[in-house]
Amino acid sequence: MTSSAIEATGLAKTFRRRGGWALRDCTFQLPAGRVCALVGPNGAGKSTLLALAAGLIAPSEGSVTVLGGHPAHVRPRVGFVSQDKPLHPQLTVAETLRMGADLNPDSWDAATAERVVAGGELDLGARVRSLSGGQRTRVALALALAKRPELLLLDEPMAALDPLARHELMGTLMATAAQYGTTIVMSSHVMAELEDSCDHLLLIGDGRVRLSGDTDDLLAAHALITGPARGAAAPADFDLAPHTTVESRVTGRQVTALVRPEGPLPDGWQTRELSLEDLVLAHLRNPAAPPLTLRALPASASPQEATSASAMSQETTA
Ligand SMILES: Nc1ncnc2c1ncn2[C@@H]1O[C@H](COP(=O)(O)OP(=O)(O)OP(=O)(O)O)[C@@H](O)[C@H]1O
Repeated sequence: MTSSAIEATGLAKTFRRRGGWALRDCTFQLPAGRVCALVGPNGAGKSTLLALAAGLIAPSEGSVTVLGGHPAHVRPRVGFVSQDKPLHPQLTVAETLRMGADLNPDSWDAATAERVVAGGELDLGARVRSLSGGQRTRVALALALAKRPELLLLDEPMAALDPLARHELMGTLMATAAQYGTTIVMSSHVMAELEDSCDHLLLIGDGRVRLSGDTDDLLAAHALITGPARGAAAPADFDLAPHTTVESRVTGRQVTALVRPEGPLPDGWQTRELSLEDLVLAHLRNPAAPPLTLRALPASASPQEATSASAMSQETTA
């Protein structure tokens, strides 16, 4: 297995001849074996990025390498579930699974496909066109998982599923990642869905990478602090330099700020626990906050490599 699942350099995509970038100047690296949350506002470029990684569209500028190769050449090793879940409507569920087996004769895991479908109590004889949105999602996930891909690209996979189905299929995804070392990239707008399962984050805003890195490293690079407002009228009155302020908000007599500390924090400020959701929301509310890319190491790196690289790998771009 290659050490990088996805490597993008200056990746950009426009669907129009002039301007209108869906994605621009995206440089990031996703090590193999991670479960990556892909988040960002509507229209940020998440689906475009997944389609580029799946080799369905070509970059307008820059490059993306998937599993060490060109996205179109590594498709047999990649599973992709797009937002619209394109399945053949006239086929039955059983015929759809048989087609998956025929297309992936070397890797097809029939037991997984049957288990995922059975979890939804789907009638194997039902035509795809008669299925609900959530049931179609289940069939699409069964196809993608049974292919035993090295990389799974999932575009809002849980959106149409009921809470029990979400819970069950998220468990199946995580078990697959743990058992086979599958890299998963999953876009979602539901942070609670991602918080417990993802160990890597890619936050995109306006087509650009805003945050990228392992979640533990990104959380460690930030601090949520509170201090007295001291009569200041606006958060802008607070100069927290040399720390980088992502966001500061006044509530009553208190200021709460999310900062990237550059040394000891100011006297009188208290640190509060920071969740992944806090981190993402603060960056979504403040699109002007400087981006941060923390280069993560492949899972196979030695502890010594990990220590020296984490000390050297922080790249902040204004
Ligand atoms: N086929 C297309 N033709 C023209 N513009 C497109 C096309 N696909 C996407 N875009 C544009 O590219 C931008 C990014 O869209 P994209 O679907 O990648 O965003 P997203 O982050 O997945 O959004 P959402 O969270 O709403 O699904 C948007 O401005 C969108 O209008």
